[in-house]
Amino acid sequence: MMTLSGILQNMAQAMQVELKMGCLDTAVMGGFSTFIIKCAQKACDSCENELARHNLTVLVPLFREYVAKDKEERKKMVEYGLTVLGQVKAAVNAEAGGERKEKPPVVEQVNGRETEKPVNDALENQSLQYLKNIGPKRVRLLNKLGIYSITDLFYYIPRRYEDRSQLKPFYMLAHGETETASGIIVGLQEIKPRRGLTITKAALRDATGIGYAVWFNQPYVKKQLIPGKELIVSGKVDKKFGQVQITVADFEVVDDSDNVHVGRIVPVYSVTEGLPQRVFRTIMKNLIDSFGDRLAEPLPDSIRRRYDLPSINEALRNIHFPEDWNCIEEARRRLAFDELLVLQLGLASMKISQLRKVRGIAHKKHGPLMKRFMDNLPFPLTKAQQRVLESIYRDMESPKPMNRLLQGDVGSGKTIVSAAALIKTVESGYQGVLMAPTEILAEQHYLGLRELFAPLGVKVSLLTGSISNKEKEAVLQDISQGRTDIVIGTHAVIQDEVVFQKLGLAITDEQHRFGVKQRARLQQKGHYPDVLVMTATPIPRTLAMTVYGDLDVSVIDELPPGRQPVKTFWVTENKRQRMYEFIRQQVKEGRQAYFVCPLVEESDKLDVEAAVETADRLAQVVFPDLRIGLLHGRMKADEKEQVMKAFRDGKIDILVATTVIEVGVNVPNATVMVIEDAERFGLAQLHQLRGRVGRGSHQSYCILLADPKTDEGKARMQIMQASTDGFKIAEEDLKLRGPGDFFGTRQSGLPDLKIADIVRDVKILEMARVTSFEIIEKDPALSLPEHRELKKLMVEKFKNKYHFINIS
Ligand SMILES: Nc1ncnc2c1ncn2[C@@H]1O[C@H](COP(=O)(O)OP(=O)(O)OP(=O)(O)O)[C@@H](O)[C@H]1O
Repeated sequence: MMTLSGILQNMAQAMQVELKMGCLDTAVMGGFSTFIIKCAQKACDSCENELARHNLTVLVPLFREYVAKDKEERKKMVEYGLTVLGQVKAAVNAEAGGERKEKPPVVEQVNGRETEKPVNDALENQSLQYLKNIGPKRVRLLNKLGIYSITDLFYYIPRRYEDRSQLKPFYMLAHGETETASGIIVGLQEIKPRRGLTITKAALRDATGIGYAVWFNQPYVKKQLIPGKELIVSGKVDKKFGQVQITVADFEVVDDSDNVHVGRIVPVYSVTEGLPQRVFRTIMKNLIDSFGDRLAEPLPDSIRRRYDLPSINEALRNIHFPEDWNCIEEARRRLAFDELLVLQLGLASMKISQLRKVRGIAHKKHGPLMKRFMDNLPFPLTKAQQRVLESIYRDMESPKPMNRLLQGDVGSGKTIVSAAALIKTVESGYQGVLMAPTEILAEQHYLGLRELFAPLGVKVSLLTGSISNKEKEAVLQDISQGRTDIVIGTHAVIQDEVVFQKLGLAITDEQHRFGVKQRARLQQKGHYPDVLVMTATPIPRTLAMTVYGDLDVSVIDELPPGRQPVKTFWVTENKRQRMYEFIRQQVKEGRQAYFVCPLVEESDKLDVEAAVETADRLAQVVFPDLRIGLLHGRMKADEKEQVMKAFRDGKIDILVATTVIEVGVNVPNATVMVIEDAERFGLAQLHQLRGRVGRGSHQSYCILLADPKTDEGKARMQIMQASTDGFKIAEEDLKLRGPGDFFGTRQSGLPDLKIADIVRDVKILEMARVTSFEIIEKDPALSLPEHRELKKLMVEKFKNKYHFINIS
């Protein structure tokens, strides 16, 4: 077998031949580079010196690219290769002679100059196989966990930790608990009480006596259990007849090196079959020991100092092998900051580049149409509505495209704000579009806005999936020829066949029901129209910052005057009769009620059945004397509209409905909202449903019929009783359910967060947001050397996501 120095010698010779010959022809070049690569890989296998090995790995990608380059560049590559090889040889020789004084530098060539090379540059695309203990089989298993590179491995964060740092004497171990103890191996026994069962048992002695460690069906551990050596074991304790026995979950034979599996706080990873915890942990320990102090620092010093964050090397070391619990928290804080910063940087740079690049529509200052619209309003605007509108007008008058999120709690009066913005676009000679998530809501907006706009001569059209083909044809014609000023509709408005003559403003209501993609499609119906996104579901600030980081945010934080907070009662089944009496009383006083049926998860059909049944029962048994209506998603559009109209006109006393009424429905005379089996709904949804009442000046009530079995269910009912503040409720919801569920199955189109938790890490998120804007303002292309690593992380994170959120 060829020795390491022989391999290196061969490599050097090959390179020198190449240099001498100037440039070999193409056929030879392929073989030449393959030879160098093979040598480098072979040398890696037999090279003990970590740094020399690392330098060798630099040569592999270099020679992979070799063939593709021109003559001059190839020459430079070979010269550079020889330098690297020189470093490798020096390192190997120094080690062999036992006189190594200092680590050979890890080299890279930047613009023809050699510089100290941070490890993650050279290793990030490097095969995992170069690490100790990893062969092709383990590479495949690591790939299964989403680990493809050494960087991925560094950032594979433990799922949890176990404290195995407290070594107790045997006599203090508690029966039934998982504990850690240590002792000298004084005896070893293998027992086979029956076929298929092998028990390995080691007797351990500590200062207080003897304890036993047992392993079931792991005969191979025997080899490591050498009498006389100290062993640390961790596992479940059994105390019987004064004898202590530990069923070993993890163990370590103590030698001079650091403990990995016991005697410390140990990391526990999500692993996969074939790659046990111990093996994974050992791989990680080797990685950290070999390269854990040489990762390039992505954060500029000034930022690190400002927020008192540990270095990346320290953070990664501590997140995997912490000395104590405090350093885990510190490390997590640092890594969460990086993750959120990269996310915010991506969003900020998109936003800024969009603003710089694009010239949108500069709407005109107010004219007579706006004045007439304002004069005709049925009520004065609240201060919050005025403030929000000023921001919207400012954005619309500027040639930069508006990209604004309008948040307002249920019933806060967003519709009128959108109406004013639509009037502004019409007055400037453009068309406007408002996209709503449901037909009922689209129709309601259509009716409401038509009433406001008709006296002003502004033409409004409705476009939903269920209008007849003939009608649709006419509406499409009106839109494309500019006869219609405002289009209101469902997602039908983003179909290809809808062509605007001159779209100036695109509004989406209830954004979270649409994906980011739909928002983008709506915007593409014009040439950089202004965009307003309205959301009634209160989105906690933290989440809005993350999900809508590329939008400006306005909040209507005031309800119209005269509103009384909805009184909410959580009642159980035994109060049902009293509840019916209460509803009857309200109806007698001229009010109306909603009755929302239990949510039958995953089944629209069962949902409908439940509603039909409830309506029948109420009409025939409970309130035969009252007028009961029924509304559900499977009814035809015109049937739905008839029912809504009847309810709006006061011709129905009690409207039984599925959750189709959840968003936006506005009937101010309705004062009671009954929600059956309320525990099945999420908090945000309950708040939305409750928002259907309390929209007029009468005192309104929300009755939650629920018998929750879980603590979480009970907590939700209590929160609903205690608060009517949508933002507070949404924060609580996020805490209870976690952000994953907040958007349900809908994709937000943003990169996943692996370390940060946007509920827990609000403060870090804010820090990251401020910092990201500072960085982007100073260095929009992230081209300064201090931002080099950050840029790489950002590009990596957003690489497959750009098309989702880049709405330009
Ligand atoms: N400034 C105001 N003064 C009095 N009433 C108002 C004012 N603004 C809006 N309203 C009325 O308040 C009710 C709720 O308004 P709107 O439907 O716009 O709420 P919203 O913000 O869209 O709420 P949701 O998201 O729950 O549908 C409507 O009846 C509307 O006419």
